[in-house]
Amino acid sequence: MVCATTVVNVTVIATEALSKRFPRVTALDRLSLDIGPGVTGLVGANGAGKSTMIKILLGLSPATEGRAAVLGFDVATDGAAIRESVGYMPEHDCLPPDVSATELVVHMARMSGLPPTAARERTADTLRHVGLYEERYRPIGGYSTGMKQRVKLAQALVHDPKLVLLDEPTNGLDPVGRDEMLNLIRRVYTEFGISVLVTSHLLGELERTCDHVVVIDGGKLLRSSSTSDFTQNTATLAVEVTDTDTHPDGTRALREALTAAGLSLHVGEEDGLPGAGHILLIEATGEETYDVVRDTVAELGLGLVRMEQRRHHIAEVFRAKDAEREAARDALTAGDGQAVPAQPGTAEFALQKGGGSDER
Ligand SMILES: Nc1ncnc2c1ncn2[C@@H]1O[C@H](COP(=O)(O)OP(=O)(O)OP(=O)(O)O)[C@@H](O)[C@H]1O
Repeated sequence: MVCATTVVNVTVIATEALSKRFPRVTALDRLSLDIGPGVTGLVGANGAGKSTMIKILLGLSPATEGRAAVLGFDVATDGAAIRESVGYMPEHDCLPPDVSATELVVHMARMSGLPPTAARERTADTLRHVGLYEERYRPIGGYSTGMKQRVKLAQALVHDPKLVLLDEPTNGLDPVGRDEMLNLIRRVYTEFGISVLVTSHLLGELERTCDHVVVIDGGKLLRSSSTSDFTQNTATLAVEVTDTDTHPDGTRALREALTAAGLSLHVGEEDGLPGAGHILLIEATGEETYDVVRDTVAELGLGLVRMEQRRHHIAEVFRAKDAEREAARDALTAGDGQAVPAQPGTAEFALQKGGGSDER
């Protein structure tokens, strides 16, 4: 395999007003996207349309309207060519329990057209890459969820595709397993130059793994941009201090002193950072804000645990959308005073159900 980390400005996936309508639901609604090489996250609540999108991109399910191309191939006419150059890791558990990882992955390599010797060699390499080399001759039925996810990843990679589509690869994994899988996914691109489209309903994990993030909600595009654009710096300083004998509530003492010094601030309960509630969020008006904070902390004799420029989180895209919905609902219910509950499949519903709780 070739190491290729240089980003070349070519389109890997392009969609134009792509729609998929089922009798009772519109799964994708006029989605237009342009995705280049690298690791791209497709994030959305359950039912947002992620799996539907993947099936269309593989040429397995026809779009109702619009167009899509993968690696320059039209999904409507070149499905076979797409599947030769693309690997696919399905979301559901689809592994036969009675065969070993080696047997399954060799079989998939042969199905992809590799001759027997190359299929065996590539299988050994790929299973080593995903960390399953020692267990490769054991029946899959005895594997843990994490090992099964790795087998699914290995069979998607074995024919050395140019792109892999990974549908919820961290499903069912504990936090350690999730971190390992996300590192593996990152290495698929950085070490082997294989672009990745990875779906998830967990915002935080995509923020850490992807170069580019596409957010969809109810089949509609909310936003598509580089991860750094999502998480750009804000004009807010996050400050955390220790308590002391003189100031048993150091955060409160600092808040009072900074307010008296004329700074604008609030406690960061909503921030989601470790220790939130002990973090002061301060409007930074310039370099002098840092000096005022540093001097005030020193005068009070508190220990400075952190002082950092706060970054946006991808979840804020959802919150902004939910605020819009809230406003629309308020307008609708102004007459009868009845609140309308969040609807399944919306960002608001996902976050209420803990869809954003894994954000770090
Ligand atoms: N074959 C189908 N027939 C009817 N409706 C479907 C079909 N496949 C998907 N849907 C509906 O389309 C919407 C999008 O489903 P999809 O599976 O693409 O969502 P998703 O974002 O992948 O969510 P999940 O992570 O829960 O799978 C859902 O409302 C789903 O019920």
